[in-house]
Amino acid sequence: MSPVANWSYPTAIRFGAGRISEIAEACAVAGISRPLLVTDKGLAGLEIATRTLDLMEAAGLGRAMFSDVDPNPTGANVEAGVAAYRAGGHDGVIAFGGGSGLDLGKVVAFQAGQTRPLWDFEDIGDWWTRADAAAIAPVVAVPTTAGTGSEVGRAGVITNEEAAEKKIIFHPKMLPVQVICDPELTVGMPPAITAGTGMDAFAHCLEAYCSPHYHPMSQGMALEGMRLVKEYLPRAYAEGADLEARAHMMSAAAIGATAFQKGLGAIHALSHPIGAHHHTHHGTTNAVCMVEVLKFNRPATEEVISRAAAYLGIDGGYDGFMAFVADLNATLGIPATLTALGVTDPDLDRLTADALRDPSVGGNPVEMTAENTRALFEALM
Ligand SMILES: NC(=O)c1ccc[n+]([C@@H]2O[C@H](COP(=O)([O-])OP(=O)(O)OC[C@H]3O[C@@H](n4cnc5c(N)ncnc54)[C@H](O)[C@@H]3O)[C@@H](O)[C@H]2O)c1
Ligand SMILES: [Fe+2]
Repeated sequence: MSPVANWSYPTAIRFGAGRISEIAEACAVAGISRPLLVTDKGLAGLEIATRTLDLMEAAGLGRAMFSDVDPNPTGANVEAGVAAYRAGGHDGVIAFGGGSGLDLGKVVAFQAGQTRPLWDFEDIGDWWTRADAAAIAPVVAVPTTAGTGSEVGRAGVITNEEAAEKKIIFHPKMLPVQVICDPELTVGMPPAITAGTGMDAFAHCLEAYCSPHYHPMSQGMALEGMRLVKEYLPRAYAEGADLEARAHMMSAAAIGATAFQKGLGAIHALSHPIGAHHHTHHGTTNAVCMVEVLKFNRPATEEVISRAAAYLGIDGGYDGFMAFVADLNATLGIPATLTALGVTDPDLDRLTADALRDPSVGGNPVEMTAENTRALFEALM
């Protein structure tokens, strides 16, 4: 039988150092004249955010900002952002930040025009069809980390505080209209965040690459994304001002999120509940889970991973690939276990149940069951 699939990309991306100067042009193309810049608390005080506000003001776009965003943004953050958006009479969002600022900005622009509760749009089934697509406000996305690739994605990850679960809010029209990928904005990222976000990009490429769905374009992109991370993440980590490395990591991030249309897998399924319950950094948690998941998936991925190893110039096939990931984590100062990451006294039954409900489960090449998923968590502690 011939393959069947749904494919959709790309996004318009202005890529290159210094291109944040085109923010007003990007807003004009997106049809935004009264933007609300959405970012997180940490970034709000940094020069890269104030410089962007200055550029907006100089172009007559005002300097409205909403920055009450926690890392791992919550439903309450969305509500507050929507209230600020409506009160300010805005006509679009500049989503500015790492995954947290980008996701919140995208979801605020989405939810500002909806009447249904946010959680109705979780990426399960097709609840999104009930959204008023015409009411989704336009978004200009400006990543300041190089990892999530949320700037080219159609989802936002929002923590439901009541359920203590990370929910993926999805709509095909949640895609930013314009993206500015300016690697200069990532130069000030501290090494630990550089490492964690970079490994998130790697996890997206790896999981997309291993997912069994049919998507040969994604396959090619994921391989090149992994190669870029291998070559440039250690450089960006060691020397934050290395603009060439920063630029290639930005590409790897956008590649990863484009590729994972094909699917994610166990790394993300395990990482989401750990992040929701233990407030660990998403990409760093993925990195910790990676080698155990590679072992777990080996029966179904021996051939594809061996091919990836060859493409990346790694000797030793599957074993070589696993050793490469372990060495890369060590180089980047990423802990080897969840315990070392700070996950203490975990409720493994709860984590297992939550992992099995995560939409990423469906993309894993080996079927995840209550038994083998709990065993994975145990091996990771
Ligand atoms: N939408 C998606 O497809 C997708 C994919 C993966 C992850 N995510 C979500 O993204 C979030 C994580 O995003 P992240 O890993 O980019 O981290 P983040 O956005 O939470 O940022 C981490 C920290 O880095 C700081 N920071 C960001 N850019 C900086 C810069 N240039 N200089 C100095 N400090 C900077 C932030 O202020 C914050 O304190 C999680 O909520 C995760 O679930 C979303
Ligand atoms: Fe991720």
